[in-house]
Amino acid sequence: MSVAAASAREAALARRSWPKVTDAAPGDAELVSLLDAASRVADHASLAPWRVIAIRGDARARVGRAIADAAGAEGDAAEKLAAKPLRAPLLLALVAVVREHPKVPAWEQEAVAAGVGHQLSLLLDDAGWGVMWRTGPYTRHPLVAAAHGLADDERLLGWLYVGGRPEGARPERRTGSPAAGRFSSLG
Ligand SMILES: Cc1cc2nc3c(=O)[nH]c(=O)nc-3n(C[C@H](O)[C@H](O)[C@H](O)COP(=O)(O)O)c2cc1C
Repeated sequence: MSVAAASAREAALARRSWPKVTDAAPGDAELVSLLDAASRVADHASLAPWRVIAIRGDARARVGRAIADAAGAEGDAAEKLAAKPLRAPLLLALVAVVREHPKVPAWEQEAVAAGVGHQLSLLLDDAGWGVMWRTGPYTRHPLVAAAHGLADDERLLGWLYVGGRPEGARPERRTGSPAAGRFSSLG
């Protein structure tokens, strides 16, 4: 086993989601650098069928308003939904860019985009940031797509909520070995 493979395993085993984060956030240059690494996932026909949109500051409130409108919420319920993107200083919208292709169906392109999302989440965690991938029943609503400026062939896969790790708060880690019950061999 190479040194690199061992460190990838350790990073994967150590990763966990951080539901609560501080106001610290990575800058665009760090994000692009991590994305360069994340984008090395397997990619049928090298379509790079994805993009990522950084959402900071007031842009988070615009997305929150679109979420509340998409849900058709009013009053307190609308305020609660609209505040969801404010839980982290940075949201990374993960977008699958799905094009017609003779050999690569839509599901394969979404699988590549999701792979980039998981790799990016792992790399951010490994770099010391707090990350949590979130979605909601409104994730694919046209109003939410419009708030992100998505084209017709673009599909939102949710958001990586990213921020600093609060002092002394260490989220629970999943225990046990789910793999043991999900692995088999064709006889
Ligand atoms: C596509 C996707 C969407 C998710 N959406 C949510 C969500 O909306 N709310 C939530 O609490 N967890 C959501 N999760 C799960 C969390 O990101 C996280 O994996 C889970 O809380 C378990 O924590 P762990 O990653 O530390 O094991 C989602 C995960 C994925 C991959």
